[in-house]
Amino acid sequence: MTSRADIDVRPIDETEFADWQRALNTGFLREPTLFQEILDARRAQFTPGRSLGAFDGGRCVATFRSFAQELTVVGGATVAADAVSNVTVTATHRRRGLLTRMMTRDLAAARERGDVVATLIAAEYPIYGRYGFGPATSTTEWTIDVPRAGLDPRWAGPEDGGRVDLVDAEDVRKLGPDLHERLRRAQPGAVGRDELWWRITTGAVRFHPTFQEPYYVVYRSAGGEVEGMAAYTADDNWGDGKQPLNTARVKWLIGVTPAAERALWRYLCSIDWVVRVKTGWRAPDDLLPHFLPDPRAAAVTTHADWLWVRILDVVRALEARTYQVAGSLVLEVADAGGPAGGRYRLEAAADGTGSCARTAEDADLVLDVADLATLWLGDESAVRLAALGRVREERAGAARQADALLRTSRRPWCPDLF
Ligand SMILES: CC(=O)SCCNC(=O)CCNC(=O)[C@H](O)C(C)(C)COP(=O)(O)OP(=O)(O)OC[C@H]1O[C@@H](n2cnc3c(N)ncnc32)[C@H](O)[C@@H]1OP(=O)(O)O
Repeated sequence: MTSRADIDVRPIDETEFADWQRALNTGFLREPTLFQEILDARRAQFTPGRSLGAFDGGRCVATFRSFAQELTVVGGATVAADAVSNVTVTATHRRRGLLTRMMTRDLAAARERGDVVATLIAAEYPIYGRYGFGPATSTTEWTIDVPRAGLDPRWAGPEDGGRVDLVDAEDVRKLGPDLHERLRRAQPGAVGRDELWWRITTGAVRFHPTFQEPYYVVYRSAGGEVEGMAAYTADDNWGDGKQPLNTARVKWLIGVTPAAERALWRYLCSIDWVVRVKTGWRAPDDLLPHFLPDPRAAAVTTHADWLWVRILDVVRALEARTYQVAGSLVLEVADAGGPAGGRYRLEAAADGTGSCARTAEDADLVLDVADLATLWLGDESAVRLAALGRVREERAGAARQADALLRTSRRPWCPDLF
């Protein structure tokens, strides 16, 4: 077997893209065959210097890609994020440190560029904590048992003067980006989408060998403004006794007002033949169940961590967000060999803004950089982490105070998988 030192980890060039893509397919257990149309489409994501590969005897055996991303924080500002994706190590080369080599290289470059955080969606929970990432948002998927929802089987359209219309892929590409921009600027945990995202989701470019064209539906308010949009597919399932048993699967649903969300969910639950709606990955505190007369009809089928964050610059991360109450806290952050270690004083002013600086004062709370990421967007409680032994109080009551400062009335949510 090749020694570790002989395996070259480096940025790929464009001529190596096909080999890299084949390794990516293999690592993600997808068909290794490369279809020219898909390869050409995926080339659009190639950024020189940020697609890394590991090569053994001229064959690509590991892949890693990062790209520039904007992440919305509490209060609506955005920070520059190093988004990590396409991480694979071929089974023949696993557990020999290749991921560690690629990650170390990428995070050093991100720090050098001045990115505030790195982000990713973890395939498996145990992989990324060792690199300082912590789960910062969660997601929930519900399955709605439509006949139990208690909705009136007659007309189910909006009663607020708004309307719901089916539209085509081209309308989605035209109307979707502005709508999503409204959503993500107000939603802590959300990330930016580029034009390619809209082309992929509407099948204008093929990223996978199969693509089932969804139905697209738009909600407009009484004033005619586009406030919501959803994409869904349906299967063709009939039971005994000539009973329709169809399931609608929501690919994505964006609503910038509760009225839009309500109208879209009610529409999805009123399509004839559909007895089950799979909601896709939603915010853990989504309003959805309560749009149904019987919220128990929406049963949680998945609840899990979603966006993982690695804080690279504690001062800028804590200054970017806003705070619920005024107060101050000294945090001792452990980051073995990483850039974020040290003691910091966070001062939150009455207007919600925060300032942060390194300090030599006594610490109130001691925690790992991964746990700071878990608290940063307000999704987790410092009191809970203290009970788990992951946060240590050096001053009695500091964890409760951290919760008062950091937690938010609505939970952060990242609607995207990247
Ligand atoms: C953002 C994304 O793209 S998420 C997608 C991640 N990719 C996948 O899940 C595809 C399938 N899995 C893989 O390709 C690989 O197993 C990877 C990328 C997860 C790990 O790559 P490897 O090169 O094996 O990791 P590496 O050898 O650097 O491991 C570093 C440490 O993490 C541990 N580790 C790595 N993967 C896992 C895992 N899946 N579960 C538990 N521990 C893990 C290793 O045991 C090692 O621990 P140690 O330092 O205590 O010995």
